[in-house]
Amino acid sequence: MTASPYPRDPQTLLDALAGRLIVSCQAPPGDPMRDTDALVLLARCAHAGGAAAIRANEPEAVAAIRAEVDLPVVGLWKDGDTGVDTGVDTGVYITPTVRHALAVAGAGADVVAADATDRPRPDGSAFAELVAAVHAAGALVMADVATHAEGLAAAAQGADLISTTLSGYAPGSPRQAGPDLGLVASLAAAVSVPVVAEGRLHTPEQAAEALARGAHSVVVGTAITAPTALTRRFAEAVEGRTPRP
Ligand SMILES: CC(=O)N[C@H](C=O)[C@@H](O)[C@H](O)[C@H](O)COP(=O)(O)O
Repeated sequence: MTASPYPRDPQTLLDALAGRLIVSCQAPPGDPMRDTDALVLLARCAHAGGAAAIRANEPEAVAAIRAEVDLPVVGLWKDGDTGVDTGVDTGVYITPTVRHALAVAGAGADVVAADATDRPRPDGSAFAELVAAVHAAGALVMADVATHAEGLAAAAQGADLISTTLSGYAPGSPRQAGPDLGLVASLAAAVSVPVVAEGRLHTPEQAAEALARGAHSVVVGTAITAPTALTRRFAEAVEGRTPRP
């Protein structure tokens, strides 16, 4: 593992993300971009374009990006069926257990992103246990939530940032075509930790609007780093089919 070039002082890291863009460099299983070297290239492009941090999936990609790109890394480990395409609730899959979280921290992530919905975790752990383990490993925790109540609970359990990542992908949250800016605004007004806008931010204008609604930072993935999904949207539109959100 390469040592992080960033001070692990939490406030310094949070300040570096204030009002800034985090680019999610991920690819789903079976996608041609699901290749560590390709993901590193995406992260380098994000850095060159002005991103303040990279969000990356799986310890191998986290470690490679940490080694090659001079930016903080928000790491996660997706394990299990995401249900993103089917809309079926498949349970917790973003950094589902303490073991996954410690592996991501051990790979060099400055921040570990993990599911903080109110669904049961496969190892039976409480979210607060995951937070304590990650803090002991020297990293911060980004709580990926779907609802306002989950955001409040995650803040109370020690999360350092709350992200709207799972709105539209977990029970209790509406699947919208665009970002859940209502959740961003309601959480920003209710918690003292930074709130991150994430999920279906399709345009620069939506990203700027999220900051205006109180977000500390914005995470953009598909609109920047997913050529297969972007091509599919255009192909579906020109073929007269309804593009997926
Ligand atoms: C729901 C889920 O599993 N979200 C994942 C979280 O890491 C990623 O697949 C998303 O790409 C990321 O949240 C950014 O969102 P968007 O690609 O919409 O800009």
